[in-house]
Amino acid sequence: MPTPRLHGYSGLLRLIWPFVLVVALLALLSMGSINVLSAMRAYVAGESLWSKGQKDAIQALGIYLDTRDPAAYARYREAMSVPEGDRIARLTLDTAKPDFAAAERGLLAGGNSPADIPGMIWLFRTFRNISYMDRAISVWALGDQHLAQLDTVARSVRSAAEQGTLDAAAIRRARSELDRINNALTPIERKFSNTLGEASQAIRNVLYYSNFGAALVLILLAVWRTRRHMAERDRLEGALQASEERLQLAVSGSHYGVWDWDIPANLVYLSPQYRALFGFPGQHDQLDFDAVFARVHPEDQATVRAAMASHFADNSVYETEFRLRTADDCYRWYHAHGQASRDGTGIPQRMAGTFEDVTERKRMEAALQAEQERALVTLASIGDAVLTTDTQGSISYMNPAAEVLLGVRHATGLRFSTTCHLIDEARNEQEFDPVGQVLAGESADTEGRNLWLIRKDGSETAVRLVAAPMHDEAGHIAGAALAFHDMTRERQFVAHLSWQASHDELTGLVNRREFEQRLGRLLAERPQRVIHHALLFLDLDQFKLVNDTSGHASGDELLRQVCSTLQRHLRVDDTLARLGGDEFGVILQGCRLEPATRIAETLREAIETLHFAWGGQPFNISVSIGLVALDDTPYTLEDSMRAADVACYMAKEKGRNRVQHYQPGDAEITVRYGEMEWVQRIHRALEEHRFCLYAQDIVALAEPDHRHVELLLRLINDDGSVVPPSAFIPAAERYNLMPLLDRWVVRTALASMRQQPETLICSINLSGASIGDDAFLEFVCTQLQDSGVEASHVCFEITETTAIANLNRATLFIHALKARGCRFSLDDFGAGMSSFAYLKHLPVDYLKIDGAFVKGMVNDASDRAMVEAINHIGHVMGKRTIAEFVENEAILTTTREIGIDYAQGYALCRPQPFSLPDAAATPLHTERGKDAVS
Ligand SMILES: Nc1nc2c(ncn2[C@@H]2O[C@H](COP(=O)(O)OP(=O)(O)OP(=O)(O)O)[C@@H](O)[C@H]2O)c(=O)[nH]1
Repeated sequence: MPTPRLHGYSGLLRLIWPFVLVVALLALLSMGSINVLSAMRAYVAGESLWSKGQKDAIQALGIYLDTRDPAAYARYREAMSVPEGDRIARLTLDTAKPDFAAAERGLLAGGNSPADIPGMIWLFRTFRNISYMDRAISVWALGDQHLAQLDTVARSVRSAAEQGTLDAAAIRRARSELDRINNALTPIERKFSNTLGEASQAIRNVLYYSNFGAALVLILLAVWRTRRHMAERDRLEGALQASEERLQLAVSGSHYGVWDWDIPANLVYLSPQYRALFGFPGQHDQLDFDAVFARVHPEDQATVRAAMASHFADNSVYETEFRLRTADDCYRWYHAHGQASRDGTGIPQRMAGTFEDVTERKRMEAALQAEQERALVTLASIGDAVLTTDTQGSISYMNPAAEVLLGVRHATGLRFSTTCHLIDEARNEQEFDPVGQVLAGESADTEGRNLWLIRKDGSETAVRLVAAPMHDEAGHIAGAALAFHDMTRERQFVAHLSWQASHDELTGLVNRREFEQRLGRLLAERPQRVIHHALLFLDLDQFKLVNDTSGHASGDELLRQVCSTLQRHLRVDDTLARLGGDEFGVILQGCRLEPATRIAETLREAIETLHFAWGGQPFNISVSIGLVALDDTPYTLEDSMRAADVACYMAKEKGRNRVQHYQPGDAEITVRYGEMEWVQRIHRALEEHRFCLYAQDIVALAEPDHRHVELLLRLINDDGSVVPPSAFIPAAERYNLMPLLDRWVVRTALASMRQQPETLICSINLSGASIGDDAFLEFVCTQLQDSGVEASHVCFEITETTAIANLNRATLFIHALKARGCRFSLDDFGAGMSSFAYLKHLPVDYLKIDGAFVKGMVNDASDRAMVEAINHIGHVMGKRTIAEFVENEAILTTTREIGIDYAQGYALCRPQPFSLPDAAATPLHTERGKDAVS
């Protein structure tokens, strides 16, 4: 990589530059020294030549003195040219602006080697004024005057010779002069030479010390640099090691693994813990890349390759997730990052990065996704509309129900407020903005709020809205969630309920409750204004017949037809209601008695002429109507209704299909009125548990130990007084309450018998209505079984007239219960016209002789004869006889005389309480079966 290389050169340069500098300086010094020494040597050589020239010149001049040989003089001149050249050169170089060519020529003339001349000039110029050089040149300059004297001697000798004036004295003087000059020059030469020697020595010393110093500097520098370098290396190695340790710690302490792929070699490094996880041996060896890649899940290999290819192609971020097979052969998820490095041509050479074990995160993501899918599927499948918005109030999600409810599709991104309007029912129809409210942080509508949703097309729907904020991880509001419940059905249901509360479902007429409310309102108006109204109570005649013959559906249809027939003949202001079953009520508002009677008659006729047929079978339909004029008589609501009911009952009694006007003074009506009052009292007494049983002994005249009682029903008044059955039984019979009372009696009697300490036979009276009822027979059997009372201790009493009136059913009833062990007693026997004729059909155990005969038999022979006959025939037929109403001793005596088996009456025993009021009875309302009289 270029950057690190540059970094390496500069580092190297930084490292060695002091050495280079010192060596360069040393080299320069050496070069300088060599040059100086070389120049010095040249000067030494020059000095030698100079000395030789001077000596040769003196010698040649001496010869010339001897020989006057011009050749010797020429040799003199030649010898003198050497010191002369040197002198010229020195003088030239000593000027401020020397003529180097002249100096060079001079030095050449001085016999110096041309190669040395530049060095000699440089030395002269450089060191001219420096100690040794200065001294040497000064010494050299001293020779000039001697040489000049020599030349003067030579010239004068030459001239004298040429003129022939050179005599011996002149020669002697010349020789003496030459000796003097020679003697004067010799020390100068020595001194010059010594000075140069000293200079060489000095330079050598300088070189020696400078080289030594440089070597020392180099060594110190090397030591210093090396120490610094080593310290730096130690520091870097320490830092690297610390960094590596940190990395290793970080890597081993995290889920991260490190990978480093040498692409050309196809080898990969994996951090140790992952090597172990994948089951690769060793700690630091590089692994075959393909062997590692083979551990990538086959389904993920293409993804990984594609991510690498993309990274190699455009250097995009390499980041991918894949599964890797671990040593224990299970796959774990990893998230990998990486970066490739390339060569100069851009070809990836190496790729390194990290990978992180994200299995847990993936598992959580999968769980979250599953959860989200579940939530989405749930949201998609629920009927309520759910939508969410972002913080700007734009819709981010809607379930299908929301799309349907709001009437918009693909509304994601739209502002919620543009999709519909919400009107608050409770707040004066104000527009309501749940999203704004939630986003503003106002309290959420978690309870729900009733609103009208108005769609863009103007249609509206009643909804209940729950709005709540959604929060992000930091707890800030991240949006709003709205859940709408379409209230249409609820509203319809509520409307229907409220309609149902006041209407009859079958006919659509108002029901009894609503009818009574309307009637109550009319009656309440009376003190202020006397307006005449009329109340009609209609009860279809023999309606049961239609039900029984053609089924309930036919009865229903008839009721509907009756309803529409009646409605046709009534005014809008009038109220027609179905009061229950086949009973209807009419309020004729502002209608006096006469027109009311006419209208009632019209209604009766309309029903009479109603041609109702079911399944091809025609029915004669008629109605009985009770009419009450609501004038100034101060009737209460209850009075009015009861009066109409009673009048209707009278109409029935008088042969049905008629209108009966209620007149308060009418005796017959007064009786009925009383009976109807009893109906209420009986119901109340049952509800308030105010019935109880008394027991009167039926004494076995021949077997005093045998105990037999008759259970008698009593009603306890509010004031605690006891009411005998004669007071309420007629009403109960007339209004079909007997089955209800009989059930109470049977249940209470059996419960009380179970609690009796002694064994006794109990006679229980049953009404004709109960005997004719299959359900009652079933009830008795269940009660017998549940009570655990011995059936042979139970004796049912039915009156002879009841039995005969419904002989077949009575016979079946008696047989069924006798088969279970019960006994039967035929009450009031003898009262019927043909009692004996029926007796053989009735498998009873006891004959209870009608009390009227018993009471009269003491004084009336026919009564006695009747009693005797019954007793006799009873015995003949294997039945036991009972005399009731044995009120005194005379009757008792006669009873004994006749041979009657049992006697019952005040002479023997008065009725005694047998059960506490309703002590053992289950609350009756749970037992009110279909026989309950409403
Ligand atoms: N189909 C049908 N029958 C009903 C409905 N409600 C009550 N009933 C029957 O209506 C009959 C009412 O009979 P009653 O009024 O007691 O007797 P009836 O046969 O009309 O005889 P009278 O009233 O004495 O002339 C009973 O059999 C009830 O079961 C109803 O909604 N639909």
